[in-house]
Amino acid sequence: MRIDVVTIFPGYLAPLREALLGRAVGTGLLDIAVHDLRDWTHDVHQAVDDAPYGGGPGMVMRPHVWGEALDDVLAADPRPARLVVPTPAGRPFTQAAAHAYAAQERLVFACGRYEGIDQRVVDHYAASMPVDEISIGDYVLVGGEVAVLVVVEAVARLLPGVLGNPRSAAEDSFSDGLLEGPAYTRPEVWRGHAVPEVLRSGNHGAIARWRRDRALERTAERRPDLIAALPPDALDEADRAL
Ligand SMILES: Nc1cc(-c2ccc3ccn(Cc4ccc(CN5CCCCC5)cc4)c3c2)n[nH]1
Repeated sequence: MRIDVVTIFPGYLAPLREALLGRAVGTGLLDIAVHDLRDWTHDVHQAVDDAPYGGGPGMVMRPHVWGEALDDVLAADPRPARLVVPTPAGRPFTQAAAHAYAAQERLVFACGRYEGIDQRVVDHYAASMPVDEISIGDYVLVGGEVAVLVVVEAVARLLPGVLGNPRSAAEDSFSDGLLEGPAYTRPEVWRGHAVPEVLRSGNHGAIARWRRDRALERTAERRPDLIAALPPDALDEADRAL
């Protein structure tokens, strides 16, 4: 998969070169290119923003610099791409979206700053390619870069060969619609807190049941919306008895 990121703060994307993702880039599983939007400005001030039409707070990123940058970035590789534009007003990014993105040959991320990017940029490219405006949560960041780090990590870990343990992604939270329950490792007792007995019993049926129960309890407590969204046949009798 090829990933391009266009931003006025390329340094913000440095973590993509670290650890898990750094290895994926090094082994050729992932090809990441970060571009400085200001490379496509022509004025001495390298201006990328201007006051919003209709008034309102802050500044908006001008369309012409974005158009020149995205035209060049898109033309640099023949693979079909999906343009992803983080914004507080975007569609929520979910694990399902991460799986969909992991199937893409190429993702191009446009990182806005200020109060966002002139809407005509999204509208222009949406006429010739898939464009997603996405939110990573109901809080307001200062720009799109952190959202790109989140999305790239969530997508890259789903790519075969990127994670050391492929089972981990398959058994993710949300993979069965529930939050995962508590996890434990050695020592057996830590500061007076013992590991739940069942996990050391070797009784795999009882362990599976216990884990399911803890996941259901935690999900009901922290994310009742996920319980409500479960398909009717998702909960068996033992679940309902909980
Ligand atoms: N999930 C999530 C993604 C982002 C995100 C992503 C990309 C950018 C680019 C710029 N910002 C900052 C920002 C600040 C405030 C607003 C709202 N403002 C209200 C008044 C009228 C104009 C718009 C919009 C953008 C971004 C923020 N935050 N949270």
